[in-house]
Amino acid sequence: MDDRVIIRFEHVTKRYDDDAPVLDDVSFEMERGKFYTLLGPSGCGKTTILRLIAGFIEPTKGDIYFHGQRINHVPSNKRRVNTVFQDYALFPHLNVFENVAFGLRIKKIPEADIERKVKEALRFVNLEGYEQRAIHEMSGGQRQRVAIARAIVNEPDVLLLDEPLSALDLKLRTEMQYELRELQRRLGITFIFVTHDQEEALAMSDEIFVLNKGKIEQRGTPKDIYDEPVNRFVADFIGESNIITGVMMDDFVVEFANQQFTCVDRGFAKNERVDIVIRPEDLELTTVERGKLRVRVDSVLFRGVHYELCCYDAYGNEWLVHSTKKAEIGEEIGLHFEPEAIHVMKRSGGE
Ligand SMILES: Nc1ncnc2c1ncn2[C@@H]1O[C@H](COP(=O)(O)OP(=O)(O)OP(=O)(O)O)[C@@H](O)[C@H]1O
Repeated sequence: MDDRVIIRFEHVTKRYDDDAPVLDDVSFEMERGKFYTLLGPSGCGKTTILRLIAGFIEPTKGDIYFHGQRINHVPSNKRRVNTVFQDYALFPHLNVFENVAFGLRIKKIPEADIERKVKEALRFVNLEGYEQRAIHEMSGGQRQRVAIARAIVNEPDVLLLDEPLSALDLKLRTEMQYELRELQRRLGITFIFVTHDQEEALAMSDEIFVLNKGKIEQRGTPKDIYDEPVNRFVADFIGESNIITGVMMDDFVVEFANQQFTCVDRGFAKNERVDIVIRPEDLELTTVERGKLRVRVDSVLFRGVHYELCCYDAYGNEWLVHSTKKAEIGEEIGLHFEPEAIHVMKRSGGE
């Protein structure tokens, strides 16, 4: 058994009622000391995975292992796991110190150790000197840090974070993304972070699990998932993409928009229908003569670093283009792209 593995799910299914399973035969391993993100639309089962790991619920079928030990029935207070909740769940009547000390007092840890551990946890989240503050005197970002300090004071092996940044405004959210990532590196423990924000997932994670309807569609590094999505769902969920249908003519030749293009993909059946992804930033705006595709500009938005052009080809396919060059609405332009920009995927759902 690989001793880097800290959590293992084996064929885990979770049903809340008699309805369809919320998690459907899910198996995976997670390693110690890594930052994982569970990403997916609302209701796909992200929080359910966290609650299973925390021990708030038990699987309907399958097994969960922690450091190689089966923990299906181990109560949550016996697991070396702590959770930071979306609403922080701080005690408003206790000051910062007492909020962080709460769990230690319940465990009847000696007072001198409590003092030391709380101070250390607060130092980790840059809140030294805030011990006596009331919770209502703390900003959103500071409350977030108190919640994290309260979780790490127990020295867990795994920290679960359920959409912890969703209540913060954009600027603070970005700051906290850096802070959390840095904190994870310094602590060296496993973080499992839940979000439905793909940019957040790409920015923070060692590995992302993309979930859909109780299944893992794909797991991989942010770069893998962005560059090599396995299907339309993942491509659509991660970043903005142009996704259209095509036909694989041969190894390295794909047809879409009524033309054949050289690509770098192979291993598909001849005449297999496929989905194609081309990222908007991989499309280069040029003249009709020099372009590989001819399109008409339908709308143009200025996005600060680039223009976002929405264009259509003669077959009704929509092409989103990010370009530093501008074009006029109604103008006919050419789009150029390299063979590497075309990413060919199996069609999902047996269509
Ligand atoms: N206690 C419960 N009883 C019955 N159904 C539940 C319960 N908790 C969650 N569900 C259902 O299970 C499904 C998955 O829920 P879960 O909270 O895991 O999703 P999620 O991916 O975290 O979603 P969100 O991003 O909205 O938090 C949802 O359809 C939800 O309604």
